[in-house]
Amino acid sequence: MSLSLSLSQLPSRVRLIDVGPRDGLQNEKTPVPAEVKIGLVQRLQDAGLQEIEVTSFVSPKWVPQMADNAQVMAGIQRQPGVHYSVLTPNLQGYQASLASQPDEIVVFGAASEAFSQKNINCSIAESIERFAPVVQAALAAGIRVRAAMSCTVGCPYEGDIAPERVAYLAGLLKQIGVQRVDVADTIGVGTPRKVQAAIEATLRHYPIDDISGHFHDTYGQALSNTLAALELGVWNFQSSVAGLGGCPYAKGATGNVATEDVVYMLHGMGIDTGIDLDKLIDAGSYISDFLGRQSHSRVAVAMLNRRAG
Ligand SMILES: CC(C)(COP(=O)([O-])OP(=O)([O-])OC[C@H]1O[C@@H](n2cnc3c(N)ncnc32)[C@H](O)[C@@H]1OP(=O)([O-])[O-])[C@@H](O)C(=O)NCCC(=O)NCCSC(=O)C[C@@](C)(O)CC(=O)[O-]
Repeated sequence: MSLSLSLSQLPSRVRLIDVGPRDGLQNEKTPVPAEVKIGLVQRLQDAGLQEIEVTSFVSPKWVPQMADNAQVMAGIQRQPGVHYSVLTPNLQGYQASLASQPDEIVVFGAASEAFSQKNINCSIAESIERFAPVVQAALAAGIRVRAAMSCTVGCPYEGDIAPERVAYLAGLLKQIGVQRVDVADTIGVGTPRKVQAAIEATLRHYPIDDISGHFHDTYGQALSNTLAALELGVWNFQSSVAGLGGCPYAKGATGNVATEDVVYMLHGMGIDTGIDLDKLIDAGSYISDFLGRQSHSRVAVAMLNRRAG
């Protein structure tokens, strides 16, 4: 197949879910005040993000940075057309989230047994038992349900993860009624063909429209993996403004691919995102300034240098 033919088959539009306020900030050592998180959500929606993962209703002993979940959800100024999601690992978290009226809840499992134990303190089979009543309750309440599948390519404790294990998890999630799934490369070890294999495994149970890519950039592969996923027809991706983040239970893993970098690549390829890159860069500067460090987005750094120059 010629390159021009394969590019012409890429999706013409991509939907990005910015996970910066949740995945991005959950691992920060110093507390980030609720009003700063609220300010970040505001700037992301002003930039045109239509889906924002705001916070998680998890144990504050496990992830102290998300202890202000209800306060953040209460403080955001909701904009019509924007969907706000939250992580809920169990019924306790789901029930706690209800007052915040999330548009979507996210259960989070792993293709790796060891990661499941470290992250949510139970086996994969037990996690499905915990998720099932959450999914049932959310669907009955008219709340959308997504699942994150961690370690679909590699695991910090088990090493390489075979696509069959991704297919197994995706099948279990489908059985309990989860509507769409994220194929996550939690520690960023994936390369294009491996990520494609994980997506193909997921395709055994979910259609392409219900699969999103969630690629951490630890090894600098996330944009290549995004392109590899696009080649398969994936058009939903998670990314994190300023490349914030990392999972507290995946030591050494850095943030998600920076939203700015994904938007720059997509716009350069003529793929629409509905996002204003300049405003997105301002959102990234806002949180990077608060954290007192340079953005991890190469595009943001380059464009800010150009603005200054
Ligand atoms: C899942 C649990 C709660 C199990 O934790 P557990 O200790 O097994 O839970 P438990 O049911 O035995 O309860 C123990 C205590 O936790 C409390 N508890 C129980 N549930 C909740 C809740 N929902 N909210 C608040 N508190 C809760 C419960 O009330 C009790 O409190 P105590 O009586 O000791 O005072 C725990 O392991 C946990 O909170 N884990 C969080 C892990 C996490 O947030 N990880 C990061 C998100 S995942 C991620 O980043 C990856 C992703 C999604 O981005 C994709 C990727 O890149 O891979």
